[in-house]
Amino acid sequence: MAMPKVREVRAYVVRGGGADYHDQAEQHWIDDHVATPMAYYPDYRDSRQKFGLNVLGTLVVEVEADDGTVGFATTTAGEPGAYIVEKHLARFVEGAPVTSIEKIWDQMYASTLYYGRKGIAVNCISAVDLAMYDLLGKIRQEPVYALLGGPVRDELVFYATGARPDIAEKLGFVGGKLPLQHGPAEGPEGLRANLDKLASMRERVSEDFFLSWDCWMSLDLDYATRLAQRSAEFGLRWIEEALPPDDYWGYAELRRRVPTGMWVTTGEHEWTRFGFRLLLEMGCADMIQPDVNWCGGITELARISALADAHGVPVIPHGSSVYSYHFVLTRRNSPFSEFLMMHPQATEVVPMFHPLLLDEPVPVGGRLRVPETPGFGVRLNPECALHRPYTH
Ligand SMILES: C[C@H](O)[C@H](O)[C@@H](O)[C@@H](O)C(=O)O
Ligand SMILES: [Mg+2]
Repeated sequence: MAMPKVREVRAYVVRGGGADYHDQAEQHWIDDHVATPMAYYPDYRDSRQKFGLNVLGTLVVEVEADDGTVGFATTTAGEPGAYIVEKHLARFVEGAPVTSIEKIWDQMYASTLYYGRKGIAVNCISAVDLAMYDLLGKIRQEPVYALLGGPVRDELVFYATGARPDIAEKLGFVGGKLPLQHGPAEGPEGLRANLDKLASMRERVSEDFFLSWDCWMSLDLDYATRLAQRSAEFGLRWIEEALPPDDYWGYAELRRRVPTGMWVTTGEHEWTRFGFRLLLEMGCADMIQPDVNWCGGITELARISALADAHGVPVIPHGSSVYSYHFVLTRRNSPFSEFLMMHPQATEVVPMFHPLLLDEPVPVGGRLRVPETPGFGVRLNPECALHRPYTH
């Protein structure tokens, strides 16, 4: 039986949460004085939205087959992303068999090399790739994890990222990752405040519950070294994204400097197997954190994961809800997952891409059995008004 072909690709934008999960209303922990590379400038210290962290917004890509089945996925790319999908990428998808995922990926990547390779272009490639997997799963009536070789474990185990690791432990998570709030520009007082926060959380959680820092690219090598060394007394499990993503040399040196047993991790702002090859071969990370909605989709994450496995480096994808759950379920070198606490005070478990997706599963007791629903098993919320800014 000939497989259906893709009839149409459509790109929509939507504001307020969703894949661009930093696009939140006021009074959210995720935008409460988090340290960033822009914190060098005092005007941009108290809010990441002030410097534009949510400027792109959410992109939703739909791929409709000629039998009427519709697959979709989402990423952070907004209107510029909609333009790239409609005006450039759609030509490689429309008319192709729904099974032609590798060839579509290769043409999308090769055709955008002159302006892509990383960033928003590969975010768009990721959304198309994920939408194709959602479509193929729906046509074959299989969950995406079944298309990837099937489960290696019964359920996923999660750590929580958010301002309240003490509450995350009570909710059953195995560890907590704190957003670092003060960078080098805030001097010794900022470093003291960081360490006081860690000490206070250490007091409130049990010894077996790990704590990590998420530094979101905000530090320099000297500060990261001192923060790691001073955090060791509180059993810090890993220091994440301490440096700007292009400072491969700094990451390799930081790994040589941190106390033995503490992980240096990075990767959520890295793209494709080539970027991760550099991270791995330069010895930048003890664990890598690609975001499947950004790094190149499932097709590329599978390549990145195999490369990391050969280096003995675990792959814990950056929080990306169902899009990474279906992958992590099938890979032995992805022993646990991230769950981003998107409740404004990080005190309750709410769906990560709220309100965009219906049927989005969430960890219960820090664990999740991925539903067997076809594709990624989620639906677009009809109450989220989608706008299609471009056509082709
Ligand atoms: C909490 C961090 O500052 C980011 O907002 C977070 O999205 C990302 O870095 C993560 O690892 O979850
Ligand atoms: Mg991070």
